[in-house]
Amino acid sequence: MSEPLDSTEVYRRFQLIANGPALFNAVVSGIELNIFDFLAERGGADAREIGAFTGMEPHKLRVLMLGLTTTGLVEKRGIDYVNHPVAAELLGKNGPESWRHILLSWKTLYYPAFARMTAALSAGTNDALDAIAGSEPTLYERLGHDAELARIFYSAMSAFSLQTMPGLLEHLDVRSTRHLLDVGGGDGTTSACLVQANPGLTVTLLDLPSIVALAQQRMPDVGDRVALLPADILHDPFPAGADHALFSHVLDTFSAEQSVMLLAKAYDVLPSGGRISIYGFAAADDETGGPLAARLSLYLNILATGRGMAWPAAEAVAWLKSVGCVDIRSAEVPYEHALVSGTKP
Ligand SMILES: C[S@@+](CC[C@H](N)C(=O)[O-])C[C@H]1O[C@@H](n2cnc3c(N)ncnc32)[C@H](O)[C@@H]1O
Repeated sequence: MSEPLDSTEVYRRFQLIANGPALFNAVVSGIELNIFDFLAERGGADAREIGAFTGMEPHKLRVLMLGLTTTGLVEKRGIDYVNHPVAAELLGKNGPESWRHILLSWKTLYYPAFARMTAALSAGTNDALDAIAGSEPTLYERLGHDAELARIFYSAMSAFSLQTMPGLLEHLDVRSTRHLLDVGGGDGTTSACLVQANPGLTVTLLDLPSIVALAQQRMPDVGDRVALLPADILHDPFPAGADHALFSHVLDTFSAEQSVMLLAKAYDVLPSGGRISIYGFAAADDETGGPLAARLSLYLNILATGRGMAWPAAEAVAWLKSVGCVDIRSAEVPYEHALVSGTKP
C-alpha cells in the first residue's frame, strides 16, 4: 500500500511553503518587537510579561505567539515562552552577523518583488525593479538613490558575508597571496575579515562609486591595508599589481558571458602563478536545489539584475578553464556555497 500523501515529506514541506509568508512575517514581527532578545535576556517569559514589554493587546499577542510557536523558533514550556536554540543563535543576538538583518531586508526588498515573479519571468526582465527609485538597470546602481534602502540591503549582505565567512577563511588559500583584488567587494566586510585573518595581506576593493562611499563609512579600521577603488567592473580596466583576484558573491549577479569576460579581465592583470577565486552560493550541479540557491537565483532575475544565478560549481570550473587557468580546485562550503579557484600558468 502506498504511503498516504499527507504523511510525506513533500506534503509537510508544501504546508510550510503555503503558510510560509504568514509565518515569515510573524518572525519579522518578533524581531521588530524585540521579542527574541527579550526572551534571550530573561531566559523565557510568560504572555503577561511579553505583553507588558511590547505594549501589545493580549489577544493580538496570543495570535502572534501562536505564529512564533508554530515555526518552532519559540517553544512553550508551561506558561512560559522560550527561544529555541536556533532562534537564540540566529535571532536573539543583535550583532552585525545576525539573521535579523537578512530577514528585514527580505521583507523590505525581496518579498514585495517575489509577488511579481510570474510577470517578471515571463517578460524576461527584472520588472520588479520599477518599485525602486531610479532609472538604472540594476538594483545595485539604484541603491545609490536611497540611503536607507542601501543601509538595509548592505546590513543583510554583510550579515550573510559574516555568516559564510568561516567557510571562506577556512578554504581560501591566501598563503602565497601578497595583494588581493576584491572584485565587487561591497561594503568591505569580506576585505576587512581577510586582512584581519591574514597579517601579510593587502587588498584593493573594486565596486561602484556609491558602494565604495558606503564601504568608507562602514568598514572597521584596518589601517591602509584595504584600498578602495570606485569602478564599474564591466567597463573599467582592472588595476595591475594584485596576485589573486576574488569574486565573492559577485558572478551570480552577472550572465555567464559577462562572468567569463570578468574572469578574463582578472586573468589578464595577474602575474604568472596568480590565482582567481570564485566564492558564492552554488546550486547543485544537477540543478535540483537547494533553497538558498533557488531563492537567490529568482531574486536576481526578477529584481536585482535580471540575469545570473547561484551558478553550479561545475560551471565556474569550466569558466576558469576557458580563460586559461590550471590547477582548478573546487570545495563545497556550508550555506550551499562553493569556492572554486584556479591558477594562471
Ligand atoms: C552581492 S554583492 C557582494 C559583495 C561582497 N563581495 C560580499 O561578498 O559580501 C555584489 C556586489 O557587486 C557589485 N557590483 C555589481 N555590479 C557592479 C559593477 N558593474 N561594477 C562594480 N561593482 C558592481 C555590487 O555593487 C555589490 O556590492
